[in-house]
Amino acid sequence: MLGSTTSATDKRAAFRAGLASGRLLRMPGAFSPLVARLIEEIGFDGVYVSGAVLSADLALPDIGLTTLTEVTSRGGAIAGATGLPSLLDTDTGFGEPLNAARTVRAAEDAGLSGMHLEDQVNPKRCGHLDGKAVVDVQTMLGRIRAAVSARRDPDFVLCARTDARGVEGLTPAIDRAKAYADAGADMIFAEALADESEFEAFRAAVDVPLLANMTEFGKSKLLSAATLESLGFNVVIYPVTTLRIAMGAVEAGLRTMAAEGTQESLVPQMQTRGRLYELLDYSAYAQFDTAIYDFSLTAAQGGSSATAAQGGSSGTAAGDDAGGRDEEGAQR
Ligand SMILES: C[C@](O)(C(=O)O)[C@H](CC(=O)O)C(=O)O
Ligand SMILES: [Mg+2]
Repeated sequence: MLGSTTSATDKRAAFRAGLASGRLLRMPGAFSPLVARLIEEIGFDGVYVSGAVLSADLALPDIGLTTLTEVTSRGGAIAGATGLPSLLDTDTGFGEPLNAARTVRAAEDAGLSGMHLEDQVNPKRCGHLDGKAVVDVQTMLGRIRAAVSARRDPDFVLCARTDARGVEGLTPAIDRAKAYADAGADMIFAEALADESEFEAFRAAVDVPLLANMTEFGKSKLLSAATLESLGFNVVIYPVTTLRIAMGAVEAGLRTMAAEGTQESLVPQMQTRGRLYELLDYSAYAQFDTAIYDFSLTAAQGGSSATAAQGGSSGTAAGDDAGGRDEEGAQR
């Protein structure tokens, strides 16, 4: 309850150990803290916090409009909900090298286990779109060196992303990756590689852990976890997948409701109240301090319902008080 009990230090150590294990760490994107909890429960290795999702959630395109404060605050809320390590997308580091340095401090303070910085120019855009541009190598090395020197926890993972594959080609992208690793990047995110042969070429040339981005509707072929592991990749992110699944379901559901005048036909597809409360660990809160949090869990609706006394339904003193307030509210 009240978020994860695993410390940020322990999560970072686990992330480091995972990167050294030779296994592929699977990190789906969480569009909310609650989704991070589901990712953990289902047995994934980590949580990705996507800039594209963070922007989309604010109904904004992914063109560098979000701020350091917005990104680290949402990233921290997501990281805090899970015992898994979380990797944060910090775009270009929000400005000059000094801003990248401050970003590292903020991400550490927010409890993240690592972050990635990319070599795009500002304003950045989705790495799978045409028309993006990259800064020169020296400028990116400045961002990386600033980030490395600002880090306080040596286990906090600094990942450098290169967008050069789609701009300058595969070989310049590999050369950049090598230079970024030499400047202190712990991991390389090779953006928008086309297929197995390109992933293979990166692996052959770069000595540090590598991250693969399996985003849908993009430029990369969707490779399975088994394939990526056999190619020697260390991390795979599915950055926007949970948002796309959810938004697909929300749109279809809203259309059905609009057409049918009721949500009744959708109920079987919904997460039940009971399942939601289980994910939230509702019963632990009820037990924590019964004097303050007077919840009564009931078996209503096939065991999938719990009722809060504050709603006025338990008949306890707290419930009666809440009921009284409701009545007064109604009279006014
Ligand atoms: C990984 C990424 O940076 C993100 O913000 O999630 C995006 C994902 C996407 O837009 O599909 C990117 O690849 O640029
Ligand atoms: Mg991004």
